[in-house]
Amino acid sequence: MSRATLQKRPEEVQAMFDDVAPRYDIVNDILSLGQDRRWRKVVVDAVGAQPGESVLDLAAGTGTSSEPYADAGIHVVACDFSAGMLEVGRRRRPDIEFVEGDATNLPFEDATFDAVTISFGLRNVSDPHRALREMARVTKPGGRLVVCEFSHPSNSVFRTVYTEYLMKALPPIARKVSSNPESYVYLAESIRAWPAQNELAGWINTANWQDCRYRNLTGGIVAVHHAVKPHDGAGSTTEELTDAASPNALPESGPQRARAASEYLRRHASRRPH
Ligand SMILES: C[S@@+](CC[C@H](N)C(=O)[O-])C[C@H]1O[C@@H](n2cnc3c(N)ncnc32)[C@H](O)[C@@H]1O
Repeated sequence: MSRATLQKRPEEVQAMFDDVAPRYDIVNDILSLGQDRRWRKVVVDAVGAQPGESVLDLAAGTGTSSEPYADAGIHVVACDFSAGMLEVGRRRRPDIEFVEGDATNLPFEDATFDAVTISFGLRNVSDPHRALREMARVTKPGGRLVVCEFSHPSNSVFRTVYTEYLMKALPPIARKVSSNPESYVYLAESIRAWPAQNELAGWINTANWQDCRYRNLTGGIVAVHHAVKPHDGAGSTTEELTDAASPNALPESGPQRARAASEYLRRHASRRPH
């Protein structure tokens, strides 16, 4: 049984997902208490794919995150570097195009996709900055990025309870239901070490994306970040960040909050919410 460390060496991450592949989806459902279905729906809405568009679902694993697009008649490419996860995916959904590829060196031409999305994958990539730049490279100018990842609850009491769940309750449950319980120790550690919502938005804005906004789900256990690929190819680091759903992402008080709130209203008056 293999388990990755926080160094996230690609061969260790690959081997770990090869191991968990056969029971990956059922264990996910159990450990997230069924919340993952709701999170996935929010991601699909944020991507907002229209018929005729082409979507890349990166780190797609067994294709669970790709299915809703295929079901809606959207052309989706499910890309992952774990042969084990891809094998389960191809068996489950022979109608979906699965492609073996590394997020840090994508096997696609520039400007191929209208939207790129990655669910619970970026945290596992050895060089997430490079992966974000690669995602921008393969996206058409004006195209969208949606990143769904575990994050940090904004309420301190809830954060403490959740951290206890992650570090103490989750590993024994994983021992009962998973084929590779050690990998769930990695899951807990990698979630704790992952940057908070605003920091991740900063990473995205400096990786050739702009206008990054995020939305907290289940109190911030998960965050969904949305950004746009600029038409001139330049990223933006100047956008003030706002959260489409939760006022928790705004500064607590003062002129900064007022400015952020008016910026939020301006954006939402002119844009489709995600
Ligand atoms: C937790 S699974 C998520 C699968 C799917 N997106 C979902 O929502 O269920 C993470 C996936 O990321 C993949 N992954 C990690 N690093 C990768 C990389 N550098 N390139 C491609 N896939 C990667 C793993 O193989 C694994 O299938």
